[in-house]
Amino acid sequence: MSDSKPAAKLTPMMEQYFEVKRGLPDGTLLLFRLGDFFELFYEDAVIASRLLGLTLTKRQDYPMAGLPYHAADSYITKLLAAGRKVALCDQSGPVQPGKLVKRALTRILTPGTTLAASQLDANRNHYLCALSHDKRGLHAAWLDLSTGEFRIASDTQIESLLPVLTALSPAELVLAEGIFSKWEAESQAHHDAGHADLRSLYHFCADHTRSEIPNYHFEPRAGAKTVMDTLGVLNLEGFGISPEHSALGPAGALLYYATETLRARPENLRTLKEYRSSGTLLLDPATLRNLEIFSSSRGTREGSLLDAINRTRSATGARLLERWLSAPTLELHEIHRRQVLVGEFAAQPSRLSALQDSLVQVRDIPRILGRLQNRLRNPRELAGIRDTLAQFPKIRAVLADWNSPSANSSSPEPKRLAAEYADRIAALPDLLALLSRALADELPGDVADGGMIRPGHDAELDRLRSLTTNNKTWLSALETTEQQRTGIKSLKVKFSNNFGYFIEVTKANLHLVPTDYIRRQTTVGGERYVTEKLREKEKEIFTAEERALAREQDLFHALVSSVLAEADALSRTADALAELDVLAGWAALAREWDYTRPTVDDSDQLLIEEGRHPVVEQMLKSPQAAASASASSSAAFVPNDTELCASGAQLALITGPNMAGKSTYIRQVALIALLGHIGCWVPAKSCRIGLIDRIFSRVGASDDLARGNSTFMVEMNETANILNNATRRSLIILDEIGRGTSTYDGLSIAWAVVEHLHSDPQAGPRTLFATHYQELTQLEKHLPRLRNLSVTVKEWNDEIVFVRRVQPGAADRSYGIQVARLAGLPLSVIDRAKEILSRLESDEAVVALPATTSAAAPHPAPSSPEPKLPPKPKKKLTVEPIDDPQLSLF
Ligand SMILES: Nc1ncnc2c1ncn2[C@@H]1O[C@H](COP(=O)(O)OP(=O)(O)OP(=O)(O)O)[C@@H](O)[C@H]1O
Repeated sequence: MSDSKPAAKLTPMMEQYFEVKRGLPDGTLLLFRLGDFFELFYEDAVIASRLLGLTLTKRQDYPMAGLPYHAADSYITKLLAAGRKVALCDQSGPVQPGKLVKRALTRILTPGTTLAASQLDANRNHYLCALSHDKRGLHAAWLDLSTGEFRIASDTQIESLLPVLTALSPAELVLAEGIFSKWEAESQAHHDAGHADLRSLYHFCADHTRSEIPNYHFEPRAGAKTVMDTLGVLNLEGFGISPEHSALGPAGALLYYATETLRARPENLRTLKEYRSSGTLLLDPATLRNLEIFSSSRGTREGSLLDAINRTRSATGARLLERWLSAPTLELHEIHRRQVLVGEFAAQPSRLSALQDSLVQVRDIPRILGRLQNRLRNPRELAGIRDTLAQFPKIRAVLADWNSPSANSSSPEPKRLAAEYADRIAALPDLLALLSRALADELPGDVADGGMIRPGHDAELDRLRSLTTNNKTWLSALETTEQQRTGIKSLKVKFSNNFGYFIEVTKANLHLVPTDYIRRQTTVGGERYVTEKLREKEKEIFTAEERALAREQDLFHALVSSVLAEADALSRTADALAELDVLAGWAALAREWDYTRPTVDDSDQLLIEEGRHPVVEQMLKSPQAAASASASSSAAFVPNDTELCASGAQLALITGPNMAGKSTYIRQVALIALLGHIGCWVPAKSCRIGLIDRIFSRVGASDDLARGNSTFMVEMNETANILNNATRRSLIILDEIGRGTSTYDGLSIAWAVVEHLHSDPQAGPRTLFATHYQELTQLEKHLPRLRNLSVTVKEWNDEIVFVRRVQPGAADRSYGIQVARLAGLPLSVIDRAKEILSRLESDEAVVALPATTSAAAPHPAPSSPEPKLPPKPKKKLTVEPIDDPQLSLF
């Protein structure tokens, strides 16, 4: 069934429907307002009934499905979550009997442009992102319409821009028509390393909801003009952006798309900022995933780094934390500023908790403003502004207080950064007074319902309301008066939506009805009447109600204007509060988990004394972990030291038994380094971090079968990316490189990777390399910047006890069989494995098959009943330096 207009003659209403439908982008579901319902027709009805479980009905001969107007929000949320676009066509004129109601398209909701609170995760940013790619590189613009944050970026290297875009996790991408298929075709046609960037770009797009618009909307000059018009500026110099910036193309496309969907220009955009990859620590997509930065490997927030360091009390704070974590800064000044604030907050715990208690009361100002500015006006949100404003004086006071002596010190305190924040919190007492005076205690969810203005705020409104009240009093008195006048005891004055007010008389009393009663309707039990006076009063009531509602709506819009007049001050305050929230949260975290302030500088060091894994440490202390901990296992996290230096101890090779803690250790180093760059304190006794440009990781086995990549292929892709892009300023963590293939191939690859990372004679990326290939430990003697580390275990009666201590030197063996026993492998298998191992370790070249196995074997190999052992690499591998700078394997 297509949505094209059917041949049969249409009703005027359906003509109206098709007129709107024709103007919509393909695939948009049209919700068409009919009275108390939004209706969907034709194909839309079929799709919506399937996605929402709505009943599919028929109107004439076409399908139709409806959803109640008042519950539309939750249905729309589901449609957006299913990646659908939804157009709302509402009634725009009065409903008059017998006449076609005027209707207009009010907005198109798409996953990236929705503004309603119910359709947004309060704690997450919600980006719409446009991309283009040409010979100058990748160009991107992203916009959170709900808060007004708007950025552009351009980079010659796709790989430098893609990390931040992945971290932003846009809700929707806007692309030029046909470009996605082009990228798809190119990335499928070329499997070589030269096209790796384009393949990543294609995969990134494939993972997100996409919308395509004509290519000409991406034209940079037109884009610059659209941006200037939308921001209301004559040039972009004030934002430090060249009018030739290539990302102005996608920026213009974004604004075009946003305007189309909102059916109006976005009104809450004030600035445009440029993002520069060179100013941030880049975390490529694999690293974000491997280090479980934003979500755990199970896909949940719980278990992620973000969750472990989030102590924010407001949604704006939570979103800022996410932004800081997606683009950790390389500006030392900014890092130090945040660290100092964390220290100041942590030093005064009672003031800290007073500050945090006030922050809980702070509502989501940027999103409320975004909705008010973009015509989504809910009375309850003005109350949100009012309640937030009420917190401002308290917050200012507690911040200003930071300069006065704290409880445990009598000496005058130096000027604190925290106190300077007091001036960034707007006062706005007049606005607070106005909202407190004007808004009713109980507020409706919809302006159309009325009842949002408090009595006493406006004399005219009070007068109109009293008219209604007086007339209603007259009405209730009417029943008694008429009962007395007519002698009909059962006479009632009633109201119905269809007839308005009327007098009801039962059949038995009809003979008592006076002559001035005008009969309106006969019912089963009697008759309904009106009188001239009743009609008059009814009219007065309706007019007064209508006028009161209109007056109230005018007053409400005036309140909105008063709030919007202060939008800049409110936004600036909201920014300051979000920062305070993140930093105060980190101070609380630092106190709770004993974090320390790291020294972040531009050295090439990474020194950590007694470092801990921020997530595992908290998990081990969680009530669930305590409940499941066996008597022998200790719940405390064992801290470990790290010493890396690009020009000194550059490469740490970590060996040790399975389960010993190698992966945990190398991840903890990367996470501590990352925390250092966002300005957070770190879980360690002391720490020094020389700025890092990128963190790379290759850990764990994950496959990508859906995209036709095997586990080994993913591993090698990630390794290739590291080797091609790491610099002397990078940090690399590698976990068991080469594990996904045969022992020799794997060992050879791991070996060559180590050599490559160490190939620069002066310095190389700081690297932690965890491996089970004991052979690699010999490299320490020949590669001057390589250090062997091992994670210790204690052996006791053929059992092992994990000590979790990382110490210098190589591990002697891997205890795999003991760990397998801990994992519950049958004892017979364990015993047999030990037997095979002892053969492998001896000089025997044959392993005897047990009698049962060979006897039971259906087709024993006649010529060779006992398998030959493979040649043992272990004893034959030695490393010998030769003149060649590379090393050889003999
Ligand atoms: N420092 C530590 N303190 C306390 N517990 C730890 C520590 N390090 C690791 N663990 C615990 O030990 C478990 C195993 O650690 P991890 O996965 O790092 O071992 P591994 O050496 O990488 O093992 P494999 O070689 O088998 O991959 C972790 O799940 C963690 O709970």
